[in-house]
Amino acid sequence: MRISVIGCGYLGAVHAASMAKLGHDVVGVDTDPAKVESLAAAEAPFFEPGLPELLRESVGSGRLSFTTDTAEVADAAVHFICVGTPQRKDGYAADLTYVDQAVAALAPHLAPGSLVAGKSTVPVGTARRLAERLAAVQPKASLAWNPEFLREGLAVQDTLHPDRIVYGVPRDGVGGDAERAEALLDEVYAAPLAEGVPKLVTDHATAELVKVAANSFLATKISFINAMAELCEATGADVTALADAIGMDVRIGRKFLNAGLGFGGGCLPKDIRAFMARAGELGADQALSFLAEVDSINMRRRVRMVDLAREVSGGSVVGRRIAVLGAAFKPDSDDVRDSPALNVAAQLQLQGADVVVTDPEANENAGKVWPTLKFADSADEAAQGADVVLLLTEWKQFRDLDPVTFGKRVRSKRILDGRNVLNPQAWRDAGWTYRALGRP
Ligand SMILES: NC(=O)C1=CN([C@@H]2O[C@H](COP(=O)(O)OP(=O)(O)OC[C@H]3O[C@@H](n4cnc5c(N)ncnc54)[C@H](O)[C@@H]3O)[C@@H](O)[C@H]2O)C=CC1
Ligand SMILES: O=C(O)[C@H]1O[C@H](OP(=O)(O)OP(=O)(O)OC[C@H]2O[C@@H](n3ccc(=O)[nH]c3=O)[C@H](O)[C@@H]2O)[C@H](O)[C@@H](O)[C@@H]1O
Repeated sequence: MRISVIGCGYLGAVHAASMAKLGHDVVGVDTDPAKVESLAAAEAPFFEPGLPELLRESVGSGRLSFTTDTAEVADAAVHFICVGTPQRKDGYAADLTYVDQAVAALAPHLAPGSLVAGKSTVPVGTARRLAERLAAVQPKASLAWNPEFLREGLAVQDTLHPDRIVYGVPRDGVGGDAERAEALLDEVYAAPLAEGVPKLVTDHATAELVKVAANSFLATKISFINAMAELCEATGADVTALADAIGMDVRIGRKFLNAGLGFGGGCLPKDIRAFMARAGELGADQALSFLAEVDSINMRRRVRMVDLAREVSGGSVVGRRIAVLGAAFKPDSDDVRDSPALNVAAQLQLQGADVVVTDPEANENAGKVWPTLKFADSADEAAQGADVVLLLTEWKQFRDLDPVTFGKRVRSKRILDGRNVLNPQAWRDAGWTYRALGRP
C-alpha cells in the first residue's frame, strides 16, 4: 500500500520508517529541507533507538523515501498527518498552524477514495473542522483520527507493537466514508492487528479525547506520587517504598509512580495545558481544573530541586561548581523540549552557580536552548572539581556510577538524586551526602 507521512519529527520519522518495515511503500514529507536530506540519506536526524536500522533497511530497499514536495504524494492511498502541535506562545492552547498548513497543502493533491489520517495530538473538534475543509476541495476523500501513543526512547517498539490502535472515523456524515476509512486503516495495520493488538473504532471526537485523556491520566499519576513525595519530605517517610506498596495493588499498578523531578517533554506538559484551554472554550473548564494542580505540583518539583541544591551548598550556589547529569527530558532520548533537567540547570546558572551539564545524547540540543551552559562529554568530566552533583535524567550510565571511583572526581561528595534511582546506602557508605526528592 502506498502511504504518505506528513511531518517527519519524533513521531513522523518513526511512523514512516515503521510503516515501511510493515511492508508498505512510504513517502515522508517535511517542510524542513535539512531533515528531509538527512532522512533521505538514511540518517536519523535525532536520537531514537532502533530508528537508524529501520531507515537503513527501508531507504536502502527503496520502500521509503522523503521529500519536501507534497505534490509527490498524490498517489498515496493513506496520508498520515504527524506535524507538531506545540503550545501557543500566547497561552495554553495548542498551536494548530502546522496542522492547518499541512492539510491545506495536501488537499489539492488528494485522490478520490484516499484517506487522511490524523496522528498529531489535537484539541477535540479539530478533525471535524478539517473534514469540513477537505470536503470543500476533495469530497471523495475521507478523514479519520488515529491517535498515537508511542513513547520516545521506545518509539519503534511502540509503533510496531502498540498496546491498542484507535480509529476515529466519520460518524455524522462529515469526513467521508467511515467503512472505507476503517478498511484502509485495517490494511495499514494488518500486521499488528494479526498479532492480536486490540482495535477500537469510534467517532472523531472520542478518538481525539482518548489521546489527551491518556496523557492527562499519566501526568496525573506522576503528579500524584510527587504530591506524596512532598508529604514524605514533610514527615521523613520514603516515597519509593510508598510507591512500591501502593503499586502492588493491581488496581493502582507500579508504572508511572516514579517520584522525582516530574514530567517534561514535548507532550505531557503541553497536552494537559491544551486540554484545559479546550475545556474552557467548551464551557467545561471546571471538569479539568484538577489538571492545573497536576501542572503546578509538577513545576514545584523543579523549584524544590533548586532549593535542595542551594541548601546542600550552604545557603547559596553563587560560585559553586555544580555537575548536572542529564539534559534530555527522559533517558534514551535527545529531546530537551520542556526538560526538567535543563530547566534546573538553567535556574542554577541564573542563580550564580558554575554549572557543567552532561548528557549522552542531548548536549547539542541543550546547547541550542541554553548556549551559556557548559557541557562535558561524560559524567567523570562534568564532575571534575564539583561541589555538588545532581542526577536529573536517569540514563543507565548515570544509574550505574560507582560511588567510590566517582567520588575521586569531585571536590565535595554531595549528590542529589532527582530521579530516585541510586542506592542511598551505597553512596552514603562511600562517604557521600546523599539527598533525594521524597526520601529521608
Ligand atoms: N514525540 C512523541 O513522542 C509523540 C508526539 N505526538 C504528537 O505528534 C505530533 C508531532 O510531534 P513530534 O513529532 O514530537 O514533533 P516534531 O516537532 O518533532 O515534528 C514535527 C515535524 O513536522 C514538520 N512540519 C511542520 N509543518 C509542516 C508542514 N506543513 N508539512 C510538513 N511537515 C511539517 C516539522 O518540520 C517537524 O519536522 C504532536 O502533535 C505531538 O503531540 C504523539 C505521540 C507521541
Ligand atoms: O503524547 C506523547 O507524545 C507521548 O507522551 C508520553 O511519552 P513520552 O513523553 O515520550 O515519555 P514518558 O515515558 O511518558 O515520560 C514523560 C515524562 O514523565 C516523566 N516520568 C515518567 C514516569 C514516571 O513514573 N515518573 C516521571 O517523572 C519522565 O521522566 C518524562 O519526563 C506518553 O507516555 C506516550 O504514551 C505519549 O504518546
